Order: sequence, then C-alpha cells, then structure tokens
Amino acid sequence: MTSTSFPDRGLYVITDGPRPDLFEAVKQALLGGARLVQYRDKTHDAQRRHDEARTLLALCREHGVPLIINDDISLARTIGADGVHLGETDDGIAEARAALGANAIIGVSCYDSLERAQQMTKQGANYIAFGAFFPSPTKPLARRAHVDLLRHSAALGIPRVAIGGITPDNGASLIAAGADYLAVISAVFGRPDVRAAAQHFTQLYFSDRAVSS
Ligand SMILES: Cc1ncc(COP(=O)(O)OP(=O)(O)O)c(N)n1
Ligand SMILES: Cc1nc(C(=O)O)sc1CCOP(=O)(O)O
Repeated sequence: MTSTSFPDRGLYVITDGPRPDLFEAVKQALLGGARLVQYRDKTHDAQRRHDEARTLLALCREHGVPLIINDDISLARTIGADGVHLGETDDGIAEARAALGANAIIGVSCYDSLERAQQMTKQGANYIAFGAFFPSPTKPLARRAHVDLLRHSAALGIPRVAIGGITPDNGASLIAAGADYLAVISAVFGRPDVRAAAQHFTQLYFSDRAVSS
C-alpha cells in the first residue's frame, strides 16, 4: 500500500450508479493513471452504498489515490473516506469540515459561476469544480460553463476541476486553460477498455499547457 495524498493534478474519475463490475472498472481506471476517484451513486440504498464505498476505499488505498464521496458527508465520515464533493443542494463546507476534519478534501461544484467559486474558496474548499464544458451524456441537462471561466478563476489560487462531456480529444483545451483535474464519467467508464481510456487522459498531462487554446 502507498500513502494517500491530494495530488496536484490529473484524471479524476467518477463512478455513476449500478454496474456489476464496479470494482474491476475502478481498478482499471487506477491502473490507467487516475489520480482521484469519486464514489457517486444516486440509486442504491444506504447499506449497499456503504459497502461499495468501503470496498472502493480499500482499493484506492492500495493505489495511494484519495476516495471522495459525492453528496454524503455522513457516509464519508463513517468509512473514513478522504473527502466529500458537495453541490449547491448539499450541506455546506462548514458542516463537512466539522464532520471530516482539517485534512479532509472538500470539493464544491461551482457550475458556471465565478462568484460562487470566490465564496467557496473563502469558505475553505480544497478544490472547486466548473462545468459542464461540453454536452454530457451522463447529465444532459447540466448547466453549461465557458472555458474562459478556467482562465478567469486562476487568481483564486485553488485547484480547479473541469467536468462535463470531457473526452481525450477536448480535454487538452481545458488543461491549457488552467484545469488541474479533468473529471470524467462516460469517456472512461463507458469505454470497453477502461484502462486504455484512462491512459489517454493521463497522457494529456504530459503535453499540457503547451496546447494552445
Ligand atoms: C468533480 C465534480 N464536479 C461536479 C459534480 C457535480 O456535483 P453536483 O452538482 O452536486 O451534482 P451531482 O453529482 O450530485 O449530480 C461532481 N459530482 N463532481
Ligand atoms: C456529475 C456531473 N456534474 C456535472 C456538472 O456540470 O456539474 S456534469 C456531470 C456528469 C459528467 O459525466 P460525463 O463525463 O459522462 O459527461
């Protein structure tokens, strides 16, 4: 087992609901170079979510990669996950910090809003997420964000995540604009070869910021 620390950039993979091979798929994403994993499941009951999240945490620990829990501070606390991701309808940063402690990774969705990003940064978020940058097969109705938001938010001095319809083809432009992490569901977990798909994203980080935007 390697030690787990918050990486400074890279591929951030997010699970999305039921799949029989969840653990194998996440393992393949980790072998392909994923640097952050988020457990996101809006369908199963609490017991199943607890059991899956615990198994994923053990897997992530083996790879030295943090596991973030979507929406559910209580689940993150119960299993000892590395952090939580919060949206605008979830509990706030203060509640998460009180429950999870000073070292927890608390990420917050900021959608298309620089103002929300400024507020969340002041409140102590560890990363902020913007999106959707492209049409998302997973969340077709997601609010859309413009790539300039990544440029305009650089001065906040906080890691920035880009999400929404990201593929190896369009991801380089987001890295070039300042995205520290690319958060991806379908272009990794929807691919027949999850490991190869993750590797394609990982390779973008070797030639980042040289890409013009
Ligand atoms: C890294 C990351 N960015 C954005 C989201 C979306 O969060 P939210 O707006 O709370 O929507 P749901 O994921 O709950 O549908 C995310 N989960 N992760
Ligand atoms: C969970 C989620 N949140 C979004 C946002 O814009 O806040 S887009 C999204 C889905 C991302 O999945 P895919 O990589 O398949 O597009």
